[in-house]
Amino acid sequence: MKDTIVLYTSPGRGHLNSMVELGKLILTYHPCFSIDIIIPTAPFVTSAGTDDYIASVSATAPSVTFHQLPPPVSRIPDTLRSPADFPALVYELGELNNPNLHETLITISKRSNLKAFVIDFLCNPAFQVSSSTLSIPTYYYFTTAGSVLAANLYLPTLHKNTTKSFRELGSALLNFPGFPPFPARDMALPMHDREGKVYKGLVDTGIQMAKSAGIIVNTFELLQERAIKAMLEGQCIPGETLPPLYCIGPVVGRGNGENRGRDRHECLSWLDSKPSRSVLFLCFGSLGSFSSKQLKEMAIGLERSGVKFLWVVRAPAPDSVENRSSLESLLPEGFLDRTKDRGLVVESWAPQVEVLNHESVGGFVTHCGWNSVLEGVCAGVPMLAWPLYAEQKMIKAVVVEEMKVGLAVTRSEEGDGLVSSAELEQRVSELMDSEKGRAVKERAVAMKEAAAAAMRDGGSSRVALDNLVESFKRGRMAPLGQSKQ
Ligand SMILES: O=c1ccn([C@@H]2O[C@H](COP(=O)(O)OP(=O)(O)O[C@H]3O[C@H](CO)[C@@H](O)[C@H](O)[C@H]3O)[C@@H](O)[C@H]2O)c(=O)[nH]1
Repeated sequence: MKDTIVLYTSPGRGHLNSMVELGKLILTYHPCFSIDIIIPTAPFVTSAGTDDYIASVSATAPSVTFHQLPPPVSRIPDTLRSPADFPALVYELGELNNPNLHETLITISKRSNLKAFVIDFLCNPAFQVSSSTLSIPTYYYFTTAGSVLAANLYLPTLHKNTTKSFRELGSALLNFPGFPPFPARDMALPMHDREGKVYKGLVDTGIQMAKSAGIIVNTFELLQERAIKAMLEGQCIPGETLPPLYCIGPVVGRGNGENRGRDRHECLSWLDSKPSRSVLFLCFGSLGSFSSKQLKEMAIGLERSGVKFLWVVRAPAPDSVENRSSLESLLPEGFLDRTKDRGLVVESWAPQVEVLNHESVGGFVTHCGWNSVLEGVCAGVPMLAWPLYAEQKMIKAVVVEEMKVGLAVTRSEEGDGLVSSAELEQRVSELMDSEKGRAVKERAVAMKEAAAAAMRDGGSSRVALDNLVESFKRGRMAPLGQSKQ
């Protein structure tokens, strides 16, 4: 029987991609394992292209097996059916999926030597099944920034030390170890309610991660030195010992074959015709979308800035009355025609990794999903941070203040909270053509080199990966301590 590592991903493309890349990374350097990836059923979540993605991974990586969990036996509450409730739904599903997860783990363990179970940190309820009930060494995979991990580990302490919710704390600054001072109101919205499912879920995640066999985080030492130091020095879980911490990143895709040869995406051919580092790429993750009013402001700002751009536009969210509009009608009249020589608008999805690594791309406007940020770092492309939801305002702070590989757009303080066309125009010009932009660009290139070095033989992330695999092989709780063994 083959030694098997089981990975349990959270719903959503950003999480699935990251987990698949983790599996592929383990297999690249340690092909003795097989990798089983369990995917929860996520009703009401549309994730375009996911089936094709899974099929292409299965075809190219035969040691990876996918298991789609059947729908949960218990009914999902009607209150969680709107996209706005997605974060709470993720936690609810985690609990509802536990019986099926339990069955699946038992089935896998009958036909393979199950050495370790790795859960996405958003699948926290699974810890009860794998660790407490089945006694499988259970690791957490933190798919977002190391600085956010430091904050999450500290959250149970913060919870004990205050009775106020983040909503009540408002503009008060939170002092998470390893994190720049951060206004409470900028914490992810679903975290604002102290009694809410998401807040309670993340407090519990902080508590359980500290009891796990190890925490794997998608970052590298040089990128987030301050946060990693804070965690290793025990500042994040006062009075307790941190389990081994494995900074094995950047774990990012290298793009895939669908964009080679005849099937090459049209936007890549369009980029071929543009000068080196001249194009601004705008893309907002797997879920990011804007109101038609915001889309129009963006279009005006881009047009006035005069830069070349490749813009991935997604129509407003499906629950909005605006979703019936065609893409063209969402943009200012004549915009596509007026900008056709220097701009390309792509609907919904572009091959982001290939685009970022194209010689013509010189800037990246991102929603600050962590995968996107790491992909930008690996391509050495400076960023303009435009956070939308989840922990993205935290990541923006990290990108701008700690990593120093990006600038940020500011929303208007009044009324609609939009990013105005004038603001976008100014920031874009700053990023693409100013002293400030040049400093950020140089830093981005330096971080690209540091990322490559971390992943090379003997680099910090490769050492961490080897230590992690040694711990997997032992197949029992790793001794408490740090990752360098
Ligand atoms: O047109 C597109 C849009 C996205 N992507 C890819 O999709 C992934 C998106 O991941 P990410 O940038 O992390 O965004 P989300 O999908 O929004 O990620 C979720 O998961 C992240 C990791 O936990 C969090 O940081 C985010 O806040 C959360 O929204 C990346 O690999 C992109 O390359 C494309 O290839 N083409």
